[in-house]
Amino acid sequence: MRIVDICEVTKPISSPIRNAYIDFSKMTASLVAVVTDVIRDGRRVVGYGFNSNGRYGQGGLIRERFRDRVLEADPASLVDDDGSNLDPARIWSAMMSNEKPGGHGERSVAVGTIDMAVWDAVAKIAGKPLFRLLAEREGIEADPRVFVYAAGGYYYPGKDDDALRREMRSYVDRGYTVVKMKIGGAPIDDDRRRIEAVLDEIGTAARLAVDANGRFDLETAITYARMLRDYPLFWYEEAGDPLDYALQAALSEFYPGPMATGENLFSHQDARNLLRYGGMRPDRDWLQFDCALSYGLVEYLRTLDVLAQFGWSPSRCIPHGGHQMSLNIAAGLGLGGNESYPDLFQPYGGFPDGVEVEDGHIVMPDLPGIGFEGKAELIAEMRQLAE
Ligand SMILES: O=C([O-])CC(=O)C(=O)O
Ligand SMILES: [Mg+2]
Repeated sequence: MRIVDICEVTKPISSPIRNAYIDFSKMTASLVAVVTDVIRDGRRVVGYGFNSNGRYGQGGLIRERFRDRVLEADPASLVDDDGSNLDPARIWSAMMSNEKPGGHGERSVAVGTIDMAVWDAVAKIAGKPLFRLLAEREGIEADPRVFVYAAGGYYYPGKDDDALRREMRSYVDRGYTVVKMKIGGAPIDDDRRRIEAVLDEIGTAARLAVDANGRFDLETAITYARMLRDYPLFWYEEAGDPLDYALQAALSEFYPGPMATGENLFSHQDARNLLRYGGMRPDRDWLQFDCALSYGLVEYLRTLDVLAQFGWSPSRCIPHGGHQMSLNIAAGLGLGGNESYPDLFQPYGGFPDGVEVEDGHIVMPDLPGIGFEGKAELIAEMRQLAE
């Protein structure tokens, strides 16, 4: 059993939206195929992966370093002890050979993207959904019903409060019970007006989370906290720079409600620093580490170990990114749910065809692997790469 090729193509996922930090007019994503020599149901097993929005495609790093390290490794060193499947942790170690510690940045995205494809292949070789494979490995019961919330509420040219209301209404109409909008990209009085418009629109049918995308300095984060705490928000997300743990810790003195952060922390060491120094509260706050951006599930398992050491339940994790990989981790390992972008970043994000949101939850279908084969438009694009 061996990996015979790793293919990458960088695809546009651009749109005219903007958050408080970036616009998405030139956003791209890497699509990766891990091609094996294993045949299942008369078909060669190919695992697929892609990186989440917010970081760009990683074709350069994948082609210059990580692909070749896997292909040049002794195939026997990349399989599990009885040789019956690929071993994601051993493949991860091969990818990360000759990489110094620290500075977790773009390479974590390159590795996370390949790692997603490896896990897809592993679950397909095992002939089961990834979430069931993960639950079995941990000796726990999978729960295919996963909480999902609708992320959107971006700024874009010409979008007024009515358009924002219509967007949020459409998420509620599609079964979501939590919706998220951007803040920090407009003056605070405008953001207050936008928040009040959305709260008026959704009433008691849903709750609202707000996301500042790391825009604020401490003073602005506190000014916003004082405004936001007037409202019953689901969470206040990424107020300050993702690595400014002291800011996050100070903010908890001004904001008693739930806060969320972590989508721009890309390693278990960074996650540990957040829990050590960020003043995050395990009874109410949320952790948003996204394996696709942060060295993949092999590393995310280490992050979950760190959480356990600090007394945090995996149910406090609702990852960033809106992809099926995190849905599988949520269903298999008991995370609190997953993000969803109902109208953005297609065809990569979202659910298999026919999966509907009901009362803020979806139910995972029993598809082998991550389940990309259940999403016609996505798998068509994937198969162009490697089949
Ligand atoms: O706008 C973005 O970069 C995405 C984001 O923060 C989120 O999904 O929470
Ligand atoms: Mg965010």
